Amino acid sequence: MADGTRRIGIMGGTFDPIHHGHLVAASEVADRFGLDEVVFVPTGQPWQKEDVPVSPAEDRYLMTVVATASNPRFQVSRADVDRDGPTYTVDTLRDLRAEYGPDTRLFFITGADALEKILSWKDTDQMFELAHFIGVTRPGFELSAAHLPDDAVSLVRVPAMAISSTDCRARVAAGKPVWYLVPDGVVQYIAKRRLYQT
Ligand SMILES: Nc1ncnc2c1ncn2[C@@H]1O[C@H](COP(=O)(O)OP(=O)(O)OP(=O)(O)O)[C@@H](O)[C@H]1O
Ligand SMILES: O=C(O)c1ccc[n+]([C@@H]2O[C@H](COP(=O)([O-])O)[C@@H](O)[C@H]2O)c1
Repeated sequence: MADGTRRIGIMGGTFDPIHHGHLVAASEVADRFGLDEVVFVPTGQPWQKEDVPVSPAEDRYLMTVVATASNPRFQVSRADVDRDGPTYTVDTLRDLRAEYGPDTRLFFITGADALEKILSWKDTDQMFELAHFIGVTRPGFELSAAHLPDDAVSLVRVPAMAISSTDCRARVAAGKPVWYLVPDGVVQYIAKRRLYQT
C-alpha cells in the first residue's frame, strides 16, 4: 500500500485435503481487497472436528505447500500446526500479528459455512479486534453477517466451486478420481501417502 501498511490475508482451514474451492476463494479475495499476500494456515487440532478422523498435520501442511507453490503471493504458515493444544483463531491472529509487525492489516477469510458458526469460536471479541473478517460464498450455504458486529465482516461473492474436502476423501476411499477438484500435485501426494483409503 502507498502508506506502507501491508495487507495480509489469512486462509485458515483443516485442508484435508486442500482443494480448488479454497484456492479460488483466496485468489478472489486477494484481488478484491488488494492483498499483498495470502497466508494459508493449516489447523493443528481442529477442536470442532473432533468427531471426524483428521489426517496428520504434517500431511495437511505439505499438501497445502504443494497446492500453493506456484503462486508467488500465496504463503503457508506452520503457526497452528506447531502450537500444542486445540487450534483457536484468536491464537493464530496473535501469532501472525507478532510475526508481521504493527504495519500490517490482517484479513481472515472464511466460507459461508464457517461464518455461520463463528460465534461458537473462542474469544470472538478479541478475534474481531485483531483482523477484519471476510465471508465468502459457498454453494449450499447462506452467506450472512446479520449475527455479527457491525464493521467486523465483509461479504464477498466468489466463483462457485461445489467442492468439499469431505467429498474428496469419500471419492478417494471409493476409488473415484479427484483430478481437477484438487491441484495435480495434491492428487499425487494423496496417492503417494495412501491417504483416505479407509
Ligand atoms: N468450496 C468452497 N468455497 C468457498 N469456501 C470454502 C469452500 N470449501 C471450503 N471453504 C472454506 O475454507 C475454509 C477451510 O475449509 P476446510 O478446510 O474445513 O474445507 P471443507 O471443504 O469445508 O472441509 P470438510 O468437508 O472436511 O469440512 C473454511 O472457511 C471453509 O468455509
Ligand atoms: O477459534 C476457534 O475456536 C475456531 C473454531 C473452529 C474453526 N476455527 C478456524 O476456522 C478455520 C476453518 O476451520 P475448519 O475446521 O472448518 O477447517 C480454521 O482456521 C480453524 O482454526 C476456529
